[in-house]
Order: sequence, then structure tokens, then C-alpha cells
Amino acid sequence: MNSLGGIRSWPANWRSTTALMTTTENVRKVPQVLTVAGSDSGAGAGIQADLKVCAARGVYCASVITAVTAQNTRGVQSVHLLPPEFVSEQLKSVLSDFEFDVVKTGMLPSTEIVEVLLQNLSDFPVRALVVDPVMVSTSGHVLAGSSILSIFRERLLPIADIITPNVKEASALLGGFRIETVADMRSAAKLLHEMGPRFVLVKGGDLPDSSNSVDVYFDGKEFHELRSPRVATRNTHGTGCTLASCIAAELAKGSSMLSAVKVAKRFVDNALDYSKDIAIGSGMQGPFDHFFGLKKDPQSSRCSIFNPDDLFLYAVSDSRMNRKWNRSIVDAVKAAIEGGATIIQLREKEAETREFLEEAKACVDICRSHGVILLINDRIDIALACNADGVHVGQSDLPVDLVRSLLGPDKIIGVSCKTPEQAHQAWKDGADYIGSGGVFPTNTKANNRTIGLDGLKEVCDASKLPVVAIGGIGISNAESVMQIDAPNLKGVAVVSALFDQDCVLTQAKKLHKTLKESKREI
Ligand SMILES: Nc1ncnc2c1ncn2[C@@H]1O[C@H](COP(=O)(O)OP(=O)(O)O)[C@@H](O)[C@H]1O
Ligand SMILES: Cc1ncc(COP(=O)(O)O)c(N)n1
Ligand SMILES: [Mg+2]
Repeated sequence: MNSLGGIRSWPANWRSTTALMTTTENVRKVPQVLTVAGSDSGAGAGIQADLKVCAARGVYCASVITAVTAQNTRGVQSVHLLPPEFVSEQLKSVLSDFEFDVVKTGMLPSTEIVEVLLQNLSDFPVRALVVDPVMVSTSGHVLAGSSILSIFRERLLPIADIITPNVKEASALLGGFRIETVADMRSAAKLLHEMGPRFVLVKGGDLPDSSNSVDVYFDGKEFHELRSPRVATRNTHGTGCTLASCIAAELAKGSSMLSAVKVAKRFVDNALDYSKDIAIGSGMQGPFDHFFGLKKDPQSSRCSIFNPDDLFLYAVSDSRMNRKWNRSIVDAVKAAIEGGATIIQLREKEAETREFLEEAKACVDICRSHGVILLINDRIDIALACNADGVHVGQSDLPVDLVRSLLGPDKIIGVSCKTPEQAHQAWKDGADYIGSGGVFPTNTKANNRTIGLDGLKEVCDASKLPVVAIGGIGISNAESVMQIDAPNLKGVAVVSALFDQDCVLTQAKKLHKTLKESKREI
């Protein structure tokens, strides 16, 4: 495990595909997940959901089936458990052949089936184990009874890298612990962590009376609350399976745990939002569309894995300032993140391409391990080469629709806009957010027209996209920016306020605090 919370390193007896690559030419490593779960005949949850998620996230997924359910959008009519010996045959078959990066478990309906899983995992070690302790379907049908609780607690949870119980499952694993609030979810996450998994995610989809859908993540030291507005839809069948499979897929691609969890939460949220009005089946719990990302609709910007709240404290690097203070970009980015930056943009106007690429790659690693988004200013080539999360472009750079076609539907695109017309065009062309300014005069950008708080408000009102304010913003005026009364103004972007300073970490912390306080007052 790396010190930044990445997934653990390969065990010594792991057969590396990289080793294979050195002996066989033209071999390309494909990230691989194995799901061990139940079949859902309605195909909204279980094995079928897992296969769809992995396909949508570009990961190969093999499937070992533990049980077959007769299930539709009205509920579960019948469950047929497969004999443990046959589950074991399936496990042996694929584990002895494929080279899985991650195993994800769903419905494990009997102690005997958990036993054969544990035996096979000890015979064929894998890099990471994601345990979704499925017990009850969204419709209320018991999929795994209380008889599995003790083997879960004593043997499966301790070897899991992450467990993803919903509130009912967390409560059952903790012997009936009451979970009614987010504070209860935090206590539950802590108690579950004591059972041995490296990370815990308690899902709050079923928490009563909340306008947000909140999941609580605990890494043994820190909590993160992952929030998204609750999508009003009947199509929530399979959300839990989807979330866990998406975490597994992102881990297989090399993400850190926090990063994987954040991407998965956005994926579920985007899929629910995209599918909120589709009608499949006549029951109360419909399936949703996992392939929303393939639908070519540039206006549905929410199809990207982007959370507008990540614009909150947007740090833009500047090589001139780093030189002045004798800092590497990597150190500057690290300090900004540790101080609370929620998104990083690398803006390197003078760097040589090769040098910039190496720095960008190092920054991608840091950002991924902290679950922070990394964007590249202008340079689509660098963004592609270092697999950044996206780019930020100005009005005189490549047009946004072209950038979208070069980067594909998953990447984040931000665009600088000074006017309502530019904001409208950005939305039409498929951008994810806009940066608006310069709000105040600044030395960072010469000859840049200042639009003031009034200009910012005008752009926000006209924009269908989330907005981050930029230009001359710092601790002294951030509050006045955040209070302009525009719900889509999600944060401030800063350059000098962080990087033209003696201590980036201290300034980032101060600014983060100021922003949090001004948000609370709104
Ligand atoms: N209506 C909703 N709107 C937005 N997110 C939701 C909604 N329902 C569930 N989620 C999210 O889906 C994921 C699965 O959660 P949950 O439904 O609690 O698990 P399960 O399906 O195992 O019961 C979580 O990230 C949760 O926050
Ligand atoms: C075979 C199977 N496995 C799991 C679930 C849980 O579904 P959800 O993800 O909605 O909690 C299910 N309904 N059926
Ligand atoms: Mg659910």
C-alpha cells in the first residue's frame, strides 16, 4: 500500500502481466475484474449490473454466479442457490486462467459459498477485494440471511480492501446498531472498520428524510462525506451493485481507493439522473442505463464524471511563481491539496513539452491518490498523454466541441467565459463548467478585461453550467464573491493567493476556511 492510500502492492506470488508483456510481443494489458454475485433475471442488479458497469468503465469483467434469482421490477419471486461445489468450480476455472486485478463480491447467500470463496482467494491471491455485503434487495427480499453474518464478520471483512454496506446491512453487521442520521453512519463506519477492512463506505441511499444522498467513507483516520442531490426517480434498482462494481473497475485501472469511490458515486449519480424518466417494467423499482456515457448528447453535460462541488477551491499552478519561491510544481500541488484544494489546473505557459509531461504525470499520481481532479490548461496533447481528468481552455484556444471530440465523453472540459453569450456557447458545445472573470484586476494575466462582481453575476445567471470565479481572488475578497447570490457559482479559482506565497499549505487552509464560512452564511 502506498502512503497516500493507494491500493496495496502486488503480492510476491502474483503473476504479473507486465512480465508476460516482456516475453510476448503485442500483448496489451486489460484491467480485469471478477464479480462473484447472484444473477438478476431483470438485469438491473447483480451479475448483470456488474458486467454492464465494467463494460461502461472500459474494464473486462468475468462472472462467477452464486445464485439465480427470479426477479423483476416488482421484486424477487424466487431464489435458487447454486451448490457450493459448483461455485468453487467456477472460481477455480477463472482464477486459474485470468489475471484479475480486483475481485468484487455481491450476493453470497450461504456460509458454504463464502467458505469456497475464501479457499479460492487463498489459493489464487488477487490485488484487491471489494465486498458489497448484499443482504436485502431494494424491494425488501432477503438475499442472504443472518446465518452469514458471523463468517462475514470473522473471515471476509478482515481481508476486504473496502466494504460497501447500505444502512440496513451496516446495522445488521453491527448486531442491530441503529442508523438514522449521517452521524450514526459515521459511528457505524468506524465500528465496521474495527472488524478489519481497510476502507469502509456506508451508503446512505436508503437513509430516510434526506434531500441529499450521502455516503460516508472512512479510511481508519479520516471521514469523507460524499454528497449528491437525491435524484427523484423510481429507477434505483441496482444502485448498490453498480457502485461497488464501479469502485472495483476504477481500482483495476489503478486508482486510489478515495478516487475510485468518488468516481463511482458520480457514475451512479449521473446514471440515475440520465435515466430518471425511462420506463422499463411495471413495478416500483426500475433499472437504469449504465451506458449513458455513450449517448452522444453534448448538452447533457452531467454525463461526465464531474461533481460541480469540486470547483470549491480551484488551484491554478503557475511556473513563474514556483520558480520565484524555488518550488517544484509537484511540491506546490501537494501543498495545495493538503491545504484543501478540491481541483488542480496545471497552467504552464513556458515549459518544454517533455518536461511538462513528466511533471503532469507526477501531479496526476498525487491528485488520484487524494481523489482530487487534475486539469491541464490549453494543452490537449499533454492532457491525453498524462491521462489527466480533463482540460481548461480559453476563448482563443481550440473550440470546445472539437476538444470534446478529441477527449471523448468522460473527460472534464472547462472554458473561460466573460459574457452570457460565451457561457451559452460553452454549454451548447458540451463543456462541463465555465470559469468566469477576471473578477478583480490581477497581475497574473496581462491585458485581461475585468468584469467585476456584477459581470460575474450576469454570466452566472445566464449559465446553465456550474461556474468558478477567477481573477484577483484571495482571502480578503473571496467572501464577497461567494455571496453574489448565484446558486451555480460553486467556488473560486486562485493563482497568486496560493502560489505567490511563502507557505502554500497555510494559505490554502486559510482560504478553504474562509470559503467554508462564507458558504455557511448564504
Ligand atoms: N435517489 C438517489 N439519488 C442519488 N443517489 C442515490 C439514490 N439512491 C441511491 N443513491 C446512491 O446509490 C448508491 C447505492 O446506495 P444504496 O441505494 O444506499 O445501496 P443499496 O442499493 O445497496 O441499497 C449510493 O452511492 C447512494 O448514495
Ligand atoms: C442478484 C441480486 N444481487 C444484488 C441485489 C441488490 O440490489 P441493489 O443494488 O439494488 O441493492 C439484487 N437485487 N439482486
Ligand atoms: Mg439501492
